[in-house]
Amino acid sequence: MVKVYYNQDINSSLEGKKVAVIGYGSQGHAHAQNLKETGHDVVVGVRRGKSWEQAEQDGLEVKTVRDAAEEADIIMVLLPDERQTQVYEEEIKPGLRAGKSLVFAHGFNVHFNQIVPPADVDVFLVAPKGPGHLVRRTFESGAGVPALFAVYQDQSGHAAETALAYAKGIGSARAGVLETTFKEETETDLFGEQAVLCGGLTSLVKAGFETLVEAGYQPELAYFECLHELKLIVDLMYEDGMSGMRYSISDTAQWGDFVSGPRVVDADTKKRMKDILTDIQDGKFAKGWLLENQLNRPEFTAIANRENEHQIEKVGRELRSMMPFVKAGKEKQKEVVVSAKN
Ligand SMILES: NC(=O)C1=CN([C@@H]2O[C@H](COP(=O)(O)OP(=O)(O)OC[C@H]3O[C@@H](n4cnc5c(N)ncnc54)[C@H](OP(=O)(O)O)[C@@H]3O)[C@@H](O)[C@H]2O)C=CC1
Ligand SMILES: CC[C@](O)(C(C)=O)C(=O)O
Ligand SMILES: [Mg+2]
Ligand SMILES: [Mg+2]
Repeated sequence: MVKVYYNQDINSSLEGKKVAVIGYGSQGHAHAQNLKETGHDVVVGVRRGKSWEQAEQDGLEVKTVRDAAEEADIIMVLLPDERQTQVYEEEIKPGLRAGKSLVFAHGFNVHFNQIVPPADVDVFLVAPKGPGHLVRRTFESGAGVPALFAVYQDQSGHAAETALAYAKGIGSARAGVLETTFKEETETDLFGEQAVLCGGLTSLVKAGFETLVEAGYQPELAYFECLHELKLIVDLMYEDGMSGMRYSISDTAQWGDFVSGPRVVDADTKKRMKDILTDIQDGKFAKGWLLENQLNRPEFTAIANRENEHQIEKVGRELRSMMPFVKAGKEKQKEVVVSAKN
């Protein structure tokens, strides 16, 4: 079995090093706060505005991207992928002197040659396998989100140790950290989010919801059946795998799972998944996404607006407003602080 690193396997540290977390969004706020709470010297690099104010409110040292990159030894780039190249060229590169580490949470820009780092720095990635808000929330509850690390350039001879220490610092080594390459991380992450975790899932949920509503069933019921309950089912899979989930459901449901699941996701679906993977591997997806951004995102914006107005979203907003515990859960988890070693 592949080596999975846990806290007790990682002896390297970031002691004496300053970490600049560039960006304070989903991943940025989690990395910066987790690292600070595990005793690291952190500066957040952002532009003036909402993120700047939030990071200051959270008690972090905040500077411009250029100043943060200038003074840090380790520069973690947590800006949206499509914005990274410009900010890197204009504000990070000037401070990226020999011996520093340039770090990413996704290999997109390095793998697709949008950012070409100088030869005299370490370049690696630490990519949590989960949304940033959960990287923070699980950390606060004493747990963690697994992560991948990969070394692209090892100028110092210690890039892997630094990457592992960073992963430990954000709490990921509580859950498991494994080594990969920039190519493998980039391609599998894009595939996972498109085919399964985000694209596959939202399309599956919408198709189920629409099938019921078009057949005359109540939209509220269809929402509970196809979206709300999904979390409860996935929680069981998260805790105990597919068999653990199947243990908890009725045998009727399990038989339906066995005979009808493959009718929904069949060999044709898998064939289309392979096509999606090919578009990722040969760069077609990346090219399209970068072009969409150069054009100021016309299609992205149109689809996002349409999706937001889908009946499942409208019904969901209403139903969730009557379930304050669904949102409160986010806050509540913070109270369940179990002691865990960092
Ligand atoms: N989202 C996730 O959970 C995951 C993301 N990743 C990777 O992590 C990286 C960060 O993604 P994510 O956290 O989603 O990013 P976000 O979209 O959440 O990042 C937003 C942050 O970037 C700042 N920002 C945007 N443009 C600029 C700019 N021109 N100059 C300065 N700051 C800017 C924003 O500041 P402002 O408020 O001023 O706009 C904000 O602080 C990506 O590489 C992504 O692929 C990896 C794993 C999971
Ligand atoms: C699943 C989407 C993701 O890859 C993630 C949260 O891991 C992302 O890019 O946001
Ligand atoms: Mg991901
Ligand atoms: Mg991703």
